[in-house]
Amino acid sequence: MSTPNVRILKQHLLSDNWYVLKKIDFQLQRRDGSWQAQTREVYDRGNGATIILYNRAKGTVILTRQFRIPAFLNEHDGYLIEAAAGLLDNASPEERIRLEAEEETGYRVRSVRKLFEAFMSPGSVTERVHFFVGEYQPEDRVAEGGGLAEEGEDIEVLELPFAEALAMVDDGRIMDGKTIILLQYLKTLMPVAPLMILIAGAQNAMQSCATRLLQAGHLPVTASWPTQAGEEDSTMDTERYGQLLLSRCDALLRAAGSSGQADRLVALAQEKGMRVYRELDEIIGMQAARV
Ligand SMILES: Nc1nc2c(ncn2[C@@H]2O[C@H](COP(=O)(O)OP(=O)(O)O[C@H]3O[C@H](CO)[C@@H](O)[C@H](O)[C@@H]3O)[C@@H](O)[C@H]2O)c(=O)[nH]1
Ligand SMILES: [Mg+2]
Repeated sequence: MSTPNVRILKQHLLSDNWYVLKKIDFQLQRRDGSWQAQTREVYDRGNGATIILYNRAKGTVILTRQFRIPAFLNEHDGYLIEAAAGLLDNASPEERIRLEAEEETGYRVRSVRKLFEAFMSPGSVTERVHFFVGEYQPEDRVAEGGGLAEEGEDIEVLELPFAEALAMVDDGRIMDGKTIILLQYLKTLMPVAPLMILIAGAQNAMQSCATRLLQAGHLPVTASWPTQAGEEDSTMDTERYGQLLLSRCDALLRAAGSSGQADRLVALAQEKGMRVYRELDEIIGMQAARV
């Protein structure tokens, strides 16, 4: 590619041990017309491709976790959560990303869609990354994934609720640029629609369900009237409290454990034609493996 306001003077090969590191002496014409000499180191590892696999019905995404020594050297434990990715090695981006997705995650996706190309570190790295999305189905998993052990890859495959992956970007558990871009893009394909879910059942079962629902992006409401230990309900009848909550919620989750109130709420919800869940896995975003 030639641009009239750049003159490449000399390219020094600094390393071609694995990929290629060069020092480039060049002149650049400034906007005022004057020419300025510059020297820059440039790392050429070829181009790459990345893909995020998602399932709209389950509200989940597939990501990987693997050790990255550069991150480790820069104040991170090194285990980065990333969308599947790989270098093209002279293959076409689509061909390469299908193979890479299967190698790393075990999913053989039927259709992939190219989004765009981006330079991820344009001041020093030549790489263009081709971004893809692909919808997966549980039955597309044809292998364990994990990468190529002989190349030193030891990749853990994660299936996460989309809402949780977004929360992980916010709190720093996901710090990889291409992955953040893809997750943001997915918001346009998979809008997070939180459900307000009333949980009724035994106290400890309600608590664990509430935590899991929150992590998946839903808003849990527990049916028990908040009282202090040993204190009697005085301001409102527990039964009435549960009924009022139910009338404001989108669905009811019958958590485990015997509870007369929970059974009565189930009957009431059914009478109203409301959705009653008996398992967390029936709820969108909940069928994912945990991190
Ligand atoms: N021996 C040796 N092996 C290397 C070296 N650098 C990379 N490799 C090996 O080369 C393989 C590259 O794996 P890919 O799956 O193709 O690439 P990646 O490392 O997962 O992803 C790359 O591309 C992504 C997308 O562009 C990038 O996001 C990511 O940072 C990375 O550069 C891995 O097995 C890796 O261990 C090296 O210096 N020495
Ligand atoms: Mg890879």
